[in-house]
Amino acid sequence: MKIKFYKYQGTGNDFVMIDNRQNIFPKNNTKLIEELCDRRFGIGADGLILLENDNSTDFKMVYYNSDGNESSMCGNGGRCLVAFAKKMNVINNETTFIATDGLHHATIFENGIVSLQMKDVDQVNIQSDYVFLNTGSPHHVTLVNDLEHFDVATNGAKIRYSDLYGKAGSNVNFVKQVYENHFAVRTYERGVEDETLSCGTGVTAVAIAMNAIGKTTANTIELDVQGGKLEVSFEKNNGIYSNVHLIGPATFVFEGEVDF
Ligand SMILES: N[C@@H](CCC[C@H](N)C(=O)O)C(=O)O
Repeated sequence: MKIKFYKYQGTGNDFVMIDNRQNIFPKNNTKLIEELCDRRFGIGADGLILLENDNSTDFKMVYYNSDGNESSMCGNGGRCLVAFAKKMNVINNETTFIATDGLHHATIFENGIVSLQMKDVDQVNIQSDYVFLNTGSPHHVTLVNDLEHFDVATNGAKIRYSDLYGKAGSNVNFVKQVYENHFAVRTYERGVEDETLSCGTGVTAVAIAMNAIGKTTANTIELDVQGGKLEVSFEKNNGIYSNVHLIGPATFVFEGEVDF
């Protein structure tokens, strides 16, 4: 069987996109998804995303990590899927879609930048040496001294597989403050089981965590990731973070056809 795919990336977090509005994709074939995401034997990506029909919104997002398993929300993937939905003529420049963590509104600006509204955050677990919160996916956030030379893969895996997070695990973000409203972030992603060049729910978690522990009073925060720059903005009322937006590029890379 032949299936058409489209490759996208958002600050280096890359995805295989498939238009599954006709229900053609074998969704339970974990091995196939893993193979399509494989960087040597497949197309190569951090994840695979299906664009599906939804009765009450513009479309549905179904997200799989590169290990082949369906997972929770992907912020960069959501932004790329919005760009893909526009390419497929499903939407124009404004959309509302459904993902595993609920409704998302998004806007595509004239320069191609995509702003994606993320879920509200009402629980931020602040510990002495880390912060844990869920921005659609679970995130451990910790400040480190030498981010440039930090071994993200080894230290991220240690925390991801620690007793702290049990079988479900967590994504792990290592952070350095650059200026009052500006942070550098490197992320270990569960389901990829390695450092990725960027993580959208991860930088969203970092922006909120840094505000929650008083490292910044800003509500528009710049984030440098390995694959580029992102921005996160939010409102904070009585400890609840709402109107959270993840803003950055979402770029089409190439398209092709796979035979399986
Ligand atoms: N890259 C994503 C996060 C994808 C989900 C994550 N790997 C998980 O399983 O929790 C993003 O941009 O948010």
